[in-house]
Amino acid sequence: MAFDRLIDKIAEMQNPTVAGLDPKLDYVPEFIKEECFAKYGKTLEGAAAALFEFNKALIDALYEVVPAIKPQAAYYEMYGWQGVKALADTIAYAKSKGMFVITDGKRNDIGTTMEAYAAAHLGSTTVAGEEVEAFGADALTVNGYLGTDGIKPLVNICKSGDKGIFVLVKTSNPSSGELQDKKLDDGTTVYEQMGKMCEEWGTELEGKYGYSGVGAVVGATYPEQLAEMRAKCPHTFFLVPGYGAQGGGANDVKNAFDENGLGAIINSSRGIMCAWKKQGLTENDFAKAAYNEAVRMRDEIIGCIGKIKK
Ligand SMILES: O=c1ccn([C@@H]2O[C@H](COP(=O)(O)O)[C@@H](O)[C@H]2O)c(=O)[nH]1
Repeated sequence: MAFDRLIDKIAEMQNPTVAGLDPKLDYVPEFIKEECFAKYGKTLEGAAAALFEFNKALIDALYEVVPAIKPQAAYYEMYGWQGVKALADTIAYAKSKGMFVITDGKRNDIGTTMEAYAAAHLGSTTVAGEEVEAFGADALTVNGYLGTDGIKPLVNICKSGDKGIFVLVKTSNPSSGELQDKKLDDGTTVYEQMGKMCEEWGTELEGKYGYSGVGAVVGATYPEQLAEMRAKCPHTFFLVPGYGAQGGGANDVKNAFDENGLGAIINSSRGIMCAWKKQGLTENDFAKAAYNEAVRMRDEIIGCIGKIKK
């Protein structure tokens, strides 16, 4: 199971965190942009080259201490196909460094279209009889609100291809409660029901640590709901965004973990990418600052949850 591989890396590094790579051009230091614009012009190609150089430097700084990256597809798509190529190149580079890759795409559609998304991001595409990997991430974020037929194609690929998915359950944004906190007829909330569906979808995918290949996204900005869902979804591995830039801290995320310190991975994107701004460094030292912040985040969380045991 893909999340067994992720858990092994988390335990080996004693670090249950993932670095989000959401590289808006504004975050990329001037010296990288100048170099790329000189080579490719002030074009989408130049912008995408700058994103990739930025990501490469971050990955080089982080791969020995952070087990995973989470590129958010939107920040690549905004730079056209050139940006999407930078996403593919970033995934390949992170994998070459042994990192686990979670593409944050939040895909959702009817079953047949989900088959295409599953092939694109996690599986392979058939070209003239040959199987070719398109993006090749280890896991993908998805929206489960279209129901089982939208999720099944992904579950099938997770089973055959050692991949995982994270289904949106309780998102970190301020208005997530407008729909997700609504009570259903049986008195449970919509997010609780979605968590229950994750447990059901994951039954055929249980890994050696008790967590299935169907994970859930639960935000650090809702610590009570994190604790509630940890108790109600014992086989569902959590991806927890909202730490750092959105205000979540180690105390807010500690309830995402089980008694062995397993069961969750905490994301920080802007907090790591833009760490130099808070460390009194210049943007030229962005990679060093990202490393410092990743280590600080790891130590803060481990300080709260204790040693991770398998
Ligand atoms: O509920 C959710 C689901 C996804 N995200 C994504 O995580 C990162 C958070 O970035 P920060 O800079 O650390 O705030 C970003 O890619 C979001 O799209 C989320 O925040 N909340």
